Amino acid sequence: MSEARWHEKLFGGFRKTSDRLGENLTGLFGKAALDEATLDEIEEALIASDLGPATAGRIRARLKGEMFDKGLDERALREIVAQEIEKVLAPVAKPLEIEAFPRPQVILVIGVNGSGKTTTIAKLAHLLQEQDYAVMLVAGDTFRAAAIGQLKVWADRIGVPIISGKEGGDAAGLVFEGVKQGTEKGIDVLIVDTAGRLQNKAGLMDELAKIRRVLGRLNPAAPHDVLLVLDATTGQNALSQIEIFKETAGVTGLIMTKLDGTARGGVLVAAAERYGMPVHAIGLGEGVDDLKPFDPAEVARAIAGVERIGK
Ligand SMILES: Nc1nc2c(ncn2[C@@H]2O[C@H](COP(=O)(O)OP(=O)(O)OP(=O)(O)O)[C@@H](O)[C@H]2O)c(=O)[nH]1
Repeated sequence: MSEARWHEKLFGGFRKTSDRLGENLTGLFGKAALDEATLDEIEEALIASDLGPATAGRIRARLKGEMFDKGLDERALREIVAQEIEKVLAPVAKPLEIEAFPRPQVILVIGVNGSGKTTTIAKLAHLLQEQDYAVMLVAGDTFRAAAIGQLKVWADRIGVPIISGKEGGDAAGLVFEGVKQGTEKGIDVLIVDTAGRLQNKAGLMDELAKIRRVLGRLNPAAPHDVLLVLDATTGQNALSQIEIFKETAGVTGLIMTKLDGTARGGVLVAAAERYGMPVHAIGLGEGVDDLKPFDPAEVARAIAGVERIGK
């Protein structure tokens, strides 16, 4: 996908989020002067837009410093919102680094049912292929035949090899086979689907512990990454998933999906503010091209509803 098309999709995707921010602020514009009561209302509106209390507080402080006693200008307010969001997003916007030696780099992917985990694995594999990395998948979510089948269809579609077994099979065994074959075939990145389910915390921990044990025998540095896939449309619920998976699964980074057409896009900011965990990529749709690392300035402007100046 061209950069211009991605930009267009990004602004389209975040439109509901920026509209919601506007709706939450409606009624505040056009007031004679920016006073303490209005500042309180703005802060509340920003929190209601999922931006997180610290970011909302900083925006309030800037408005107070720069606009107090003056009329509230929507454009200027959105500019300040964009600038403050960018400050929160910039430190977490980190493309995935493929640097493991020896190869392959092993990436475990976890996420609750329906978060977009399978689609995200396919999109990530495609993104890495575009960067000339040799990718292989492991269908380690062996709890459901449908999950195995779905990943195989994707592997076929994007043309990557996949290691898969039967429903109820041993995921750790598949991962072992994946690393073995990956090493023999000169694979750079092994992406492992896992049965990352909140519904079964103890089961998940056991499963991941077993995978880690097996991997550790082959390469003590593996897994190199544990990525949590989050569905942005779940809003604050996505935040509690970070909390739980951080403890149980040793998450090293996030991928936020379904940012196309949700009003809850602000949750990306709340997640960055609260956890400071790397966000490797964002998903803007169901197509194979719809996942990319993100530009914090561009996303900040999309959330704030300010078109990028000069581009
Ligand atoms: N709009 C949109 N839909 C997405 C995105 N990513 C995934 N989906 C859709 O979300 C649904 C669930 O995605 P899956 O990849 O099957 O999710 P999963 O977490 O593997 O879920 P299970 O297969 O139920 O375990 C599918 O209909 C996907 O097409 C995205 O970025 N945007």
